[in-house]
Amino acid sequence: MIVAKKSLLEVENLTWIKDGKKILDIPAMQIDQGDHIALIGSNGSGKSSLLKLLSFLEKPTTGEVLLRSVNRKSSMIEKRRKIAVVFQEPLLLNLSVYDNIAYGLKIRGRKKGREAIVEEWMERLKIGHLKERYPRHLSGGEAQRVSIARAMALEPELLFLDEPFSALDAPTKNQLLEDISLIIKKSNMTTLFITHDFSEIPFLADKIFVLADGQMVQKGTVEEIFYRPSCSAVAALVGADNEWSGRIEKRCEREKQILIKLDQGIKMKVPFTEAYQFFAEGQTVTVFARSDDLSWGRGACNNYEGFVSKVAPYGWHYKVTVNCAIPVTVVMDKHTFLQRKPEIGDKAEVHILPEKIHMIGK
Ligand SMILES: Nc1ncnc2c1ncn2[C@@H]1O[C@H](COP(=O)(O)OP(=O)(O)OP(=O)(O)O)[C@@H](O)[C@H]1O
Repeated sequence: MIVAKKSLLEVENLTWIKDGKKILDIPAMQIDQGDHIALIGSNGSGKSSLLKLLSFLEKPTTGEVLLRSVNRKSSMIEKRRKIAVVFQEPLLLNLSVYDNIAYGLKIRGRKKGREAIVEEWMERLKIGHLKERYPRHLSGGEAQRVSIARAMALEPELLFLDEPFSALDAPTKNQLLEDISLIIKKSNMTTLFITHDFSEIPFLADKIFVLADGQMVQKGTVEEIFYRPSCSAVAALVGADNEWSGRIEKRCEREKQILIKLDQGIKMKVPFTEAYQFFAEGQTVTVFARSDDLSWGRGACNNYEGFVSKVAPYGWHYKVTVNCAIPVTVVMDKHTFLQRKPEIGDKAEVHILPEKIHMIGK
């Protein structure tokens, strides 16, 4: 039985205009009880602005943000009390760790059990030993733990986190991610967090919202966003960096295969899945493939020969572009790279597994 989730927050026809520029334009959006959402988008796409509007720190120019637990006419302050926000830089008061965590509860008039709540959250965030310390004597990671404990102690209906880990070193960040992930899963807290580091997403989210130029361009599971992007903006953001255009030459239901002819005359085979049942022969399409899903050498089909036109480091790996009438970019792990040592001008062959190709209608 599918149980409908309870909606906590809804957006209706929201726009936010600043200095004559439309920063946000979101006709509809919904956050349900128990959702764990990652909000992603390129720099300046409007993520932090949206967070300010969703947490009632800013008012929309038109439209509304509706919190289901309060009256539509309630004051901004009343609405804000249902929400807690953690920012990139921990905003701590010049008080002890204990008092920083207790402060929000005091402001919200929570007297009963306050001490126990503060102790509980210090323990959960593993900062009990820092109880008497002042913020100036905390490391960045410790300060962010205090800031998260303070937000969580409020037991908000919604917890928003705006790039909370971006200033932390890798081991500190990973430990904090593991700890918060466990807390969130146990508590069934509803969360939305902004990140540019996609490796954080599996810890904290099972759903992704993508913003581009102030518009919500795609919402979906991690699998959908990363492997079935809805447009070029999402594809480029999530690493589906091979993009070609073409048209469907043949649709063969019996062989469960679609044959695409790219604009440059190159052919490509794609499995005929349910997602493509309404695609017709002759239809123009955009085809995407992640460079980390392509392979060097020859495969069973979709083999392309050409000359290496670009070699660039890519984290611990390398990105190699082979010009095969279409540019094809492949991520090579260091081991393969050192074995093959591709150089500009070298002859090369790459292949794409048909099931790794994603296409959208134009
Ligand atoms: N108060 C404001 N007045 C005018 N323009 C603003 C204001 N706040 C944000 N903007 C503009 O809105 C756009 C979106 O900014 P925002 O900070 O929301 O993007 P972002 O997606 O969070 O970016 P980043 O990933 O770089 O943090 C930017 O062009 C920014 O200059």
